Amino acid sequence: MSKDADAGEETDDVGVEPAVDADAATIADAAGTTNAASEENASTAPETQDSRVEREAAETPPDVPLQVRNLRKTFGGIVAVDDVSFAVEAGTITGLIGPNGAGKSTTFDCIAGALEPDSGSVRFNGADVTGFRPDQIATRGLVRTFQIARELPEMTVLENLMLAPTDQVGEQLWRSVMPGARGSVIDQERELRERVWETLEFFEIDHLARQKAGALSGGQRKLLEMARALMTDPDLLLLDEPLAGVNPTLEEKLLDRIHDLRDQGYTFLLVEHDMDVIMDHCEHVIVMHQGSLLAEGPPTEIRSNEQVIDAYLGGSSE
Ligand SMILES: Nc1ncnc2c1ncn2[C@@H]1O[C@H](COP(=O)(O)OP(=O)(O)OP(=O)(O)O)[C@@H](O)[C@H]1O
Repeated sequence: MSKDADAGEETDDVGVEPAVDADAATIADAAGTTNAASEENASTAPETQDSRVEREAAETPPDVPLQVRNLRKTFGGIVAVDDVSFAVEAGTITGLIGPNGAGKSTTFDCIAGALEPDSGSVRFNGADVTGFRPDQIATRGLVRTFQIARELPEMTVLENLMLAPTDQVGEQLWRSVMPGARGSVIDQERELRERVWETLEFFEIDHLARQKAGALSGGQRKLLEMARALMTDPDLLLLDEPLAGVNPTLEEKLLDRIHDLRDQGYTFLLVEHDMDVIMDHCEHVIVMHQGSLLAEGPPTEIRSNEQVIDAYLGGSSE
């Protein structure tokens, strides 16, 4: 299940190799400050598709899979997301927080393809995926948990996992299940089954394999949702309030699994209202307020940031 062996190979499908000379690129640069230079180039000479791909690859540090640049989304007169730029570093748990109505869900929707931004861009593993459909984005390895088809309540937990990759199959999984399309259908099914059991055991829900998904508790359903997401072999998971309605025992289990997966090379961006969870479990925190990016940094900095304290305590709900 480890992602380490895959690191750096995920750009194949877009024909983009990670930039080699990206040491100097900071996360902030990745999120936007290189934009001005590239726009300047673009305005002085017409850009071919090849040069655009080359430029985008050069702007994409290999350790920064997700880059959101100057994102804007309005609903009529409401500016839900206003010129937001940030980047998510590979192998991290990054938190996206903000008071109610700050624009977190809209940002998630724009990243995952549920909404098309008015302007700005979303780049994933070196490719511009702005405006792509959710399934196209998921196939590239960026999956939002609730965007995985909800569990099928009349089917067993095992069946739910067997079906997950056929909904939104990840290339890596097909490569492992169908290496060069060799082997019989029986072999392929056996390999898929093995992977399903491995995933069930990892989330410690193997004892529930024969139970109908509809009979699971809220917390067990969250574990199943994560397990289904993992079956699509993502690189980056967007988790929208993964702990909402989860009891403390399962909450601990879910957080442990997220840490295990992070250690294996998976990347997480999560929206979570529980500040203790964000501060204790995220390496990097992005704060939105009234549609804009208010602050970002390590939890210790965010915790003592006056603007952040004001945003939470001064007037805004929550
Ligand atoms: N479909 C929509 N139509 C109109 N306005 C919307 C729509 N979706 C979001 N908004 C508005 O956009 C703003 C940002 O909403 P969003 O749901 O993104 O915030 P949020 O930070 O996720 O909030 P919460 O923490 O309460 O879920 C809010 O003012 C909201 O009312």
